Amino acid sequence: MLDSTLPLLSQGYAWLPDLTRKQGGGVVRTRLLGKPAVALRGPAAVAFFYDEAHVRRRTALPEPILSTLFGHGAVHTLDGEEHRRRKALFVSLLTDASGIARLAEHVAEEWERARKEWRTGSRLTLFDEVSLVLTRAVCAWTGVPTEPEEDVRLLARDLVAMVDGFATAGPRHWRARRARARQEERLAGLIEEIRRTDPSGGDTARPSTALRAVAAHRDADGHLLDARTAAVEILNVLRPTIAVTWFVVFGAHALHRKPELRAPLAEDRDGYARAFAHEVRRFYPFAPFVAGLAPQDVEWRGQRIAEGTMVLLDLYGQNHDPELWTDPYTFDPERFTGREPGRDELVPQGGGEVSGGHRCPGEDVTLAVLSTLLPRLARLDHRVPGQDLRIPLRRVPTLPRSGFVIEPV
Ligand code: HEM
Repeated sequence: MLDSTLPLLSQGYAWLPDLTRKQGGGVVRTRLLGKPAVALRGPAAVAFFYDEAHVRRRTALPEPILSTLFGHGAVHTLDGEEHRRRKALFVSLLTDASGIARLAEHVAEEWERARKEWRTGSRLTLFDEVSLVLTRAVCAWTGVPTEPEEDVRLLARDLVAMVDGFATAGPRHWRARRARARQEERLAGLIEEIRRTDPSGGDTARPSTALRAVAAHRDADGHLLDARTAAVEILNVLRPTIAVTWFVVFGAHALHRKPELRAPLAEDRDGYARAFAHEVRRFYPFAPFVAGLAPQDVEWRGQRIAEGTMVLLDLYGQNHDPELWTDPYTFDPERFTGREPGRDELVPQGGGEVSGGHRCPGEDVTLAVLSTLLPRLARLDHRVPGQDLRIPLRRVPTLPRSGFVIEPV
């Protein structure tokens, strides 16, 4: 069987759906990074994939992804009790409704502040503006210093670089490594400072910020995280919050392509912005798939998956599977008006349970940020000048080539 690493790099998001089509669905077999691999999709496959008896994470993620996107020792790489204990930290920080409402307030405030600086007729790149808005907001929310301004701008650029450079071997990748090393060092320093000024290790019954909660967190063995791992985990709150910038820009793209959606989004009645946000997450390409390793011989629908096989869950493919979605390549928020998607149906951020499994704990944050910014964008008087809005599927992660330039009027 041919190794698919090169086709993956050259075809990007189209690689796995193409392979699935060619092999006629079911369990898709290939090789990746020199290992046998299978790819699955569909709600039943999601439940199979998130069962630890079938798929484990430790050692599944290649070093280049750890040194850019997630960080060494990150929650993404843990299994069993160790994972559940670390994950509980993220779940408590990221799914508390009043905490999320506070983040949404910071986001709205920072958007207003930025908007006041946009001059009529000037051209600005929405991607850059939103990444800065979100960096300021998430710093204020997590307790990371918001001064001096140059540090916040550098952090915004570094967080973007970490997301942008994880799936390539070129200069973007090296930029991402440097960005991660720089920010891990800086944040480890902040964690050490918190612990120095509070000899209990930052322990309080209710830590006041996410930064303090991470500083005070004890793993399954009862020890505080070493400062570098703590920095990795605070970055695992900051970086993916900034990653929502990609979805905001995709939302702007959808509005531009379908101007008739602008009025309902601007009004945001009956949860329309949330339905719109779900459709942005379904329709546009972001995380292509998630991966783990079979810890023993397992069986899926009568087919054997040998121990050590890499198991991929095709997120992008599932979100465009014609068996699950009518006209999957049509952008239509009505799919989600008046209903929430099923647990394992819409999977842009993984599937299964949040607490027990590896499902993204940041879906509420993502939806809150999108529901805050997209109606404001729909209400902003602006023009979209001629530019290259193509979204290359070969590039991971991808974006409209221009970064989406707007002209406030
Ligand atoms: C742009 C929006 C986002 C996308 C596309 C996204 C996507 C994902 C995906 C695909 C996973 C892996 C699921 C798996 O391994 O099975 C994940 C995990 C994770 N995400 Fe997100 N995410 C987003 C936003 C967020 C936000 C806003 C946060 C936090 C503020 C966050 C924090 C995490 C963490 C900590 C994990 C690791 C969970 C674990 O391994 O148990 N994500 N995300």
